[in-house]
Amino acid sequence: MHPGHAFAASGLAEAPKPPDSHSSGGRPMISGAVLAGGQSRRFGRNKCLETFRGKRLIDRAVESLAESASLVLLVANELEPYLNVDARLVRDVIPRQGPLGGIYTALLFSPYPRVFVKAADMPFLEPRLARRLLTIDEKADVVVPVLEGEYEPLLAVYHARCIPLIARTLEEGERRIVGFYRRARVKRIEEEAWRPFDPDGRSFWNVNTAEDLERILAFEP
Ligand SMILES: Nc1nc2c(ncn2[C@@H]2O[C@H](COP(=O)(O)OP(=O)(O)OP(=O)(O)O)[C@@H](O)[C@H]2O)c(=O)[nH]1
Repeated sequence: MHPGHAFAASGLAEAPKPPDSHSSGGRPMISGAVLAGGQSRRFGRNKCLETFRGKRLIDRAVESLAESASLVLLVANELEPYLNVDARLVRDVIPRQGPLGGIYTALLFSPYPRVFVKAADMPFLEPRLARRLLTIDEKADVVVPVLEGEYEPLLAVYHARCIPLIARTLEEGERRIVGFYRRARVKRIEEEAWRPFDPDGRSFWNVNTAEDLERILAFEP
């Protein structure tokens, strides 16, 4: 079902990577990745390009990650709408695989082994929560917060070790992000552990409809 050559690209992960440490400037030597390859079906047009209070959702997402990462990748199927975004643009290696395909692509193209992933439609990221996720367990394959008992895989940290695990999962036709978690070393961040850093959980709010956008961004201080 999937073109074999696309999965062969996972060999890129074997290229030498810089040490997984902290830069002298204080920002961790990790990549941020904004996933922006969705169809915005519920919104009706590309929601990432919607402007609210002078800033587009896509720029908000990139800026929020730039505080925590040394480099921000923007991953999508179509890159043309994002040519003027301040991020390194990367096209999905395997198109139309949903966010899991976006994570796969981000890991392949990241110069650092760890990638902090965020959906483009999540306007907020509490810096203290970001720092917590990035420092809690650097040895895990996945560091993922849990909200109301469910994983929040679109605001999580993934290691390059996930590349072959995701490839196998996609080959099996599974496109849910959590579909590969059973193969990975997953560090769950329970609600009581992250709430102190983001009391109202705004880092997880996302925009699906125009009403969501109005409602969510009205909270901005
Ligand atoms: N790179 C990449 N990102 C994707 C892909 N599909 C979805 N995403 C992103 O993943 C996040 C969650 O996507 P979804 O909720 O499934 O889709 P959506 O476009 O946001 O909205 P709907 O079409 O209304 O479901 C969003 O940030 C999307 O832009 C994909 O195939 N590639």
